[in-house]
Amino acid sequence: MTSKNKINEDLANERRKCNFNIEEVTYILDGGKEKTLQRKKIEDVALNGGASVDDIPEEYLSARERYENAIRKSCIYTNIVKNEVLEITGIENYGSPVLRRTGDAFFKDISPFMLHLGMFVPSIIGQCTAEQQATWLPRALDMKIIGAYAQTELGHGTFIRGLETTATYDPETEEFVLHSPTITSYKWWAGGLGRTANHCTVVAQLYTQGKCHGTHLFIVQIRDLETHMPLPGVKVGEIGPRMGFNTADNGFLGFNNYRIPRMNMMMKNAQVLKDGTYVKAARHGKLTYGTMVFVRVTLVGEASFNLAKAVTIAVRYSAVRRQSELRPGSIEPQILDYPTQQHKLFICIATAHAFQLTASWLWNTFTAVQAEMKKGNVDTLPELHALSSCLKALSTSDATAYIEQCRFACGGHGYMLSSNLPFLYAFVVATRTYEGDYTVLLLQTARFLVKAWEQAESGKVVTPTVAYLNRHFTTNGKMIWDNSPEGIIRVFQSVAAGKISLCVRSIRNRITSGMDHEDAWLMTTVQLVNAAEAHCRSVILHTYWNEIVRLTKHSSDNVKTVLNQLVMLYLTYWALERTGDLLRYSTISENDIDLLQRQYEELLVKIRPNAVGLVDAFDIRDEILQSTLGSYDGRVYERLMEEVQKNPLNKEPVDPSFHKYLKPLMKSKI
Ligand SMILES: CCCCC/C=C\C/C=C\C/C=C\C=C\C(=O)SCCNC(=O)CCNC(=O)[C@H](O)C(C)(C)COP(=O)(O)OP(=O)(O)OC[C@H]1O[C@@H](n2cnc3c(N)ncnc32)[C@H](O)[C@@H]1OP(=O)(O)O
Ligand SMILES: Cc1cc2nc3c(=O)[nH]c(=O)nc-3n(C[C@H](O)[C@H](O)[C@H](O)COP(=O)(O)OP(=O)(O)OC[C@H]3O[C@@H](n4cnc5c(N)ncnc54)[C@H](O)[C@@H]3O)c2cc1C
Repeated sequence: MTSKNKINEDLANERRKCNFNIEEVTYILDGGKEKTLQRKKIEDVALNGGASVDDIPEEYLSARERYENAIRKSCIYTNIVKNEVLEITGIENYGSPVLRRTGDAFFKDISPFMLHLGMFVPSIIGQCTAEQQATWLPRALDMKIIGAYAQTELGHGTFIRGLETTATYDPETEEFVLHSPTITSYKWWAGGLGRTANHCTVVAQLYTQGKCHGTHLFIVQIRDLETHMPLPGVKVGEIGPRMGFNTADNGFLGFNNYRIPRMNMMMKNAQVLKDGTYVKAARHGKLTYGTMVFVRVTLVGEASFNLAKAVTIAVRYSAVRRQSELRPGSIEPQILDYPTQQHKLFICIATAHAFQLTASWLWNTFTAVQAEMKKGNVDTLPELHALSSCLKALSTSDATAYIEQCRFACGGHGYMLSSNLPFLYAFVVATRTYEGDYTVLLLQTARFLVKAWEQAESGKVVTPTVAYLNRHFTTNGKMIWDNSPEGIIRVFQSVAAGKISLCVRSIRNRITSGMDHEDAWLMTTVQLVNAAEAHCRSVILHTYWNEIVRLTKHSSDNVKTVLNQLVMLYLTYWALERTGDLLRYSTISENDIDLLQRQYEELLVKIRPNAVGLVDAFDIRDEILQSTLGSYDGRVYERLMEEVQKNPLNKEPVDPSFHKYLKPLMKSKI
């Protein structure tokens, strides 16, 4: 073995200690052996060309060079996908999470094509008629047209009904006239819009026959397909440097009475006829928000995957890194041996599992609701909206906090861009805001919860994810504390029910004392966010536990044991995090809390020998991890030194600035 492929001895020892079958866990996380094998096949085909490697790491490039490099790599990757990967997986895998994640090997930051596949194509699939899809979809999938999703404006992101861009129908020419009447009506933020896209989905207020019908979606060509020049009446550009997403050319866009054909309105849910007659969406008023719901659902899996990357890096590094001494003269321990380090990291492993299993469950719920809607039944949409809103909010918020925790766990080296942890953080922290801000989405869930509470109060049976509310009205007093998984979940549901109940009481009291409903709601929003968070926690705990029980039924004993330890760690961690709530809404005692603490510390000890095995089970290839600290071989220090050689500042022994500025300064007199 050369030193280049030698595995770090500490890491090798960790792998010898691991007592469970790693592949078995990988299969569970991927959703089955076949899925793992297909993922590996895709990765082999897509990554074996080594196209991902940049001679100069992208962080050393100027803004222009970075963008051009990102486009170059996006084209290489797209060609590999079109010509090689889809050959074996089929076209239906074009937008699959596996391909999105494999693409991470090509970009530390973001591909400028991400929004094309992430939102432009889904908006065509979800919002266009079959006839419109036949016109647009093949061209979009073949990259003959490249799109963005332009909804947010300079003045409005959250409040979609407040968007100002107008689309006014002209029956004379059978066209819509797009216009940006104010500076705040300029589209702002859309990924891929600034330099890359030649088309985009535009969300605008629809006017026809002198009446406004609210926001609708339109497909708009913004650049010439040959010259890429913006078309007359279109003003488009890049919005400038950001915390992350710097290769995504997020853009601005304005229209000056710009005309598009009538059939460019996405007409699956509402139509404008040739004469200008508006035909209303028959089934549900919010179906035009469907692309956002789809992306929110996929973001739970994204949160899990990016957290899995961060904790893989941090756990492997913590096995390699030795620091301090426990007793005078003793060998320095691996930092992974410190219980405080285990406390930082094992919850991240468990959370990645919890989110991955919840993401799969949510995806199944989403497809079931879609199937119902195809049959004309929209009854399950409110529950899906409430679920996808809170799960998106919590998974992205927790993943952000835990990725930062992984970075802290890597000390100074975690601050290096080459660790990849700062990029992961900058990417994931944005997910807390985009596709619906954290607070705003939890308040959407709260609306649903208050309604469900009122239904349960009046004796009606409520939908499955809030069924615990029915129990709330049949049991008296605090929930009996019970330290079993089911018991902890029941108590978390009681906490949620108790908090929703307090919100309802606050709103009612405020109304009784003279406030109107809007003000009473507004004054209660701090509590409402808190209640929605508690509800969502209970959903995640419940789903994670149920899925582990279901998926490990036929697993080997050691896999069952280690996955059980992790889910117990998760339940215990959150019980300890929320002792205030448990004291308020259950019969838990001081003694029970002491027991929980002990149980938690014992779980850290039990999981410790399998920690590296558990992150290996995420099975994330080095090319995708892109980290000096987290590679499979653990050559941390060698990789940090190799990376230094790529630093353009080290190319010459003396920097030109020495002669230009430093030397004159040194020679000058005070
Ligand atoms: C290929 C793989 C891809 C992987 C993915 C990887 C990466 C991610 C891809 C892209 C990310 C990068 C870019 C991000 C893009 C964006 O950010 S696009 C812009 C997203 N913008 C938002 O999310 C805006 C958030 N705001 C809203 O959603 C709404 O304005 C809000 C819901 C807050 C309020 O809407 P409003 O019309 O004012 O409604 P009300 O609050 O009055 O509610 C009325 C009733 O309607 C119900 N409702 C609201 N939304 C929905 C919905 N989506 N579905 C179903 N029902 C909905 C609401 O609950 C109310 O019902 P009740 O009256 O209470 O019964
Ligand atoms: C990296 C990135 C990529 C993006 N990509 C796209 C894209 O491709 N296409 C696109 O259309 N958009 C995109 N966006 C925009 C994104 O969807 C919005 O920024 C997001 O929905 C939040 O809206 P906002 O910026 O208007 O925030 P605001 O709504 O102004 O929020 C500011 C603060 O006000 C609070 N607030 C707002 N309303 C309420 C309320 N009703 N109750 C209580 N609190 C409230 C929020 O909680 C927040 O704290 C992107 C954003 C980012 C950061």
